[in-house]
Amino acid sequence: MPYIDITKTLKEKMDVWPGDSPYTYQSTMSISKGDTVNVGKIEMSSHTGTHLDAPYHYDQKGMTIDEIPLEGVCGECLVVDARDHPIIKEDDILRLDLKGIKKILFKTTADIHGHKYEDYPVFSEKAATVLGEKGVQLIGTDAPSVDPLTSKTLPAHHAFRKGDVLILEGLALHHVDPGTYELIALPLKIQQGDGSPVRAVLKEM
Ligand SMILES: N[C@@H](CC(=O)c1ccccc1NC=O)C(=O)O
Ligand SMILES: [Zn+2]
Ligand SMILES: [Zn+2]
Repeated sequence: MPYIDITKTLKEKMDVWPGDSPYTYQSTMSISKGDTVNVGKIEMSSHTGTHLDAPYHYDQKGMTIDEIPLEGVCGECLVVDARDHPIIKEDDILRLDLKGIKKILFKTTADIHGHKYEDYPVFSEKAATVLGEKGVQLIGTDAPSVDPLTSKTLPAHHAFRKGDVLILEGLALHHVDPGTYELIALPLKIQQGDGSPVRAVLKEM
C-alpha cells in the first residue's frame, strides 16, 4: 500500500482547542429532500485536527497560509519515535542524525492517548532552536500544539519561527513506523489564513 494516511478524521464532537470553534458539518441540500444533489456546510477552526500553522498565526508579520510554498510541505521526511519524551529537549535532537533532513515528524504519546488537550508532549525552546539551526524546514507532531495549552508566550512557536521552521500539528502517527518517507501535507489556499486543515499522507520511499 503506497500511501499511509496520517490525518485525523474530521467528525462531529471531535476534540478542539479549548474555547476554539467546534467542528460541524451540516447538510444544506439533500437528494432525499428533493434536491438535485447533497451539499454540506463545514464550520471549523483553522487549527482543528491535522493542520498546518502559518507563521502569521503567531507573528503578525508572518507568512499567511496561502503564501506557503508547495515544496515546504511536500518531500522527503524522517519519522522519529519520541514516545518516551513528555518534553522534546535539545539532547533528544542532538542524538538524531539530521544530515540532509529538511522535514521531521515526531511520533509522541499524544496520538495513542487521543487528541487530549490537558497534557501532551511539547518542544523545549532550545530543541526548536536547534532544529532550525540544523536546517530543518518543517516539523510535525501528533500533539495539538508544540507549546503547552496554558502558554502565553509560545516559546517553541517563536523559536521555530526564528528558524523558518513550519509546524504541522494534530498528525495521526500511531500506526507509522519510524523511518524515511515522502510527505505530502497540502494546506487549503485560504487568503490571509493563519493556518489550514491538511490531508497529510506519507509514501514509502
Ligand atoms: N494548534 C494551535 C493551538 C493554539 O495555539 C490555539 C488554537 C485556537 C485558539 C487559540 C490557540 N492558542 C492560544 O490561544 C497551535 O498551537 O498552533
Ligand atoms: Zn495550530
Ligand atoms: Zn501551533
